[in-house]
Amino acid sequence: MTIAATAPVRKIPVTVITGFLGAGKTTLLRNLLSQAHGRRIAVVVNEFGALGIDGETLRSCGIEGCPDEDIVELTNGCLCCTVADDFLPTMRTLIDRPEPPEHIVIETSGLALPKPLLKAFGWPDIRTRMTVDGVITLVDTPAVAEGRFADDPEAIAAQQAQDPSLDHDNPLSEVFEDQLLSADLVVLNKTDLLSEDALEKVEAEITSLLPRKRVMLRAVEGKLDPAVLLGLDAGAEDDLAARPSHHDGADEHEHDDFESFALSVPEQAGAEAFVKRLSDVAAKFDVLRLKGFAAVKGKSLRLAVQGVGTRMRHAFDVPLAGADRTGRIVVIGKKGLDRAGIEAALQEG
Ligand SMILES: Nc1nc2c(ncn2[C@@H]2O[C@H](COP(=O)(O)OP(=O)(O)OP(=O)(O)O)[C@@H](O)[C@H]2O)c(=O)[nH]1
Repeated sequence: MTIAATAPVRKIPVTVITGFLGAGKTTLLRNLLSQAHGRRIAVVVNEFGALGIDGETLRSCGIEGCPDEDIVELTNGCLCCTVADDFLPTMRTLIDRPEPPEHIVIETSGLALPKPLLKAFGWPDIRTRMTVDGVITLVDTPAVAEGRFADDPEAIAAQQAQDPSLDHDNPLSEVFEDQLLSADLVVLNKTDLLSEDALEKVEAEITSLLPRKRVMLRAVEGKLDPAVLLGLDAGAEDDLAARPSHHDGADEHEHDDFESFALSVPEQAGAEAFVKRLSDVAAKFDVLRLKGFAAVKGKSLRLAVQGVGTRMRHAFDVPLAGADRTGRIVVIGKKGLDRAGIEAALQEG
């Protein structure tokens, strides 16, 4: 009797793109998809805040060979907290398709901790069919240079006197570091905004935070060759011990250091004035991230706006859907945002 040899099933490689709010994950993904050249890449996008701006940005990119059904949005909380409820069923649906994707790319929310997500790839029915090809951590290089993720040693000492289990005073630094600690590849993005000197300082700072030597690349608008980003072959699900997390040992974690809400904004008289007002709001209310769109008088295209800290970008992108000229803006910040104050500041047309 002969026993037929069964060919090993090829595991679908999965790339995880992580990085703090506004580091440039969606921008990198758009670039990657535009260079897919017929390769079937499915994208899973997760956002903090329920408006789904990132999925929309990717869908409206008009990239040929990138059908809408290949972009799956998970807006129901942070991936790392909803792994069993949302994430695993989504992944199973993707790989059970008659023509499964050749590669899956997951864009995590800017506040997600990668480790719980990586652990999910150890689930029995998932680990036989998928492997984590690599974790790419995007760094908002100017934000690091500005010290946005830095701890204040005095504040930590004061906090630890109250609660010795604390090791950070800045919730941003904890998320930022966890994302770095999981990386196979670190991309220093937005290098157009920094001098060579400043860049070298950030590189040294990131190197000192990494638990082991990692490839670090510089990028503008996340523009990197897909051959560099895909095919890292890291098998990260088998390598979790080398990816420490501030939450190792804890059964649960929460994102209650941060909050998000969406606001309606009336039609605007002019684009520049609106964007200036958004930037002023970000400065005054210490907003981490603003994104959405507004209608502007006399324009049939909507004004898409993106803010990271006080740095804003805007563009008229796609026609407004229907006759409704109300805009929507997502606001993300540390817990305790003055929602009423922000809402009032954005009610002018
Ligand atoms: N100057 C500059 N801006 C960039 C670069 N890459 C991205 N941006 C801008 O940074 C802003 C945020 O970029 P996104 O790609 O939306 O960032 P993200 O990480 O997906 O954001 P979240 O999903 O909200 O965490 C946008 O306005 C981008 O146009 C870059 O290399 N240089």
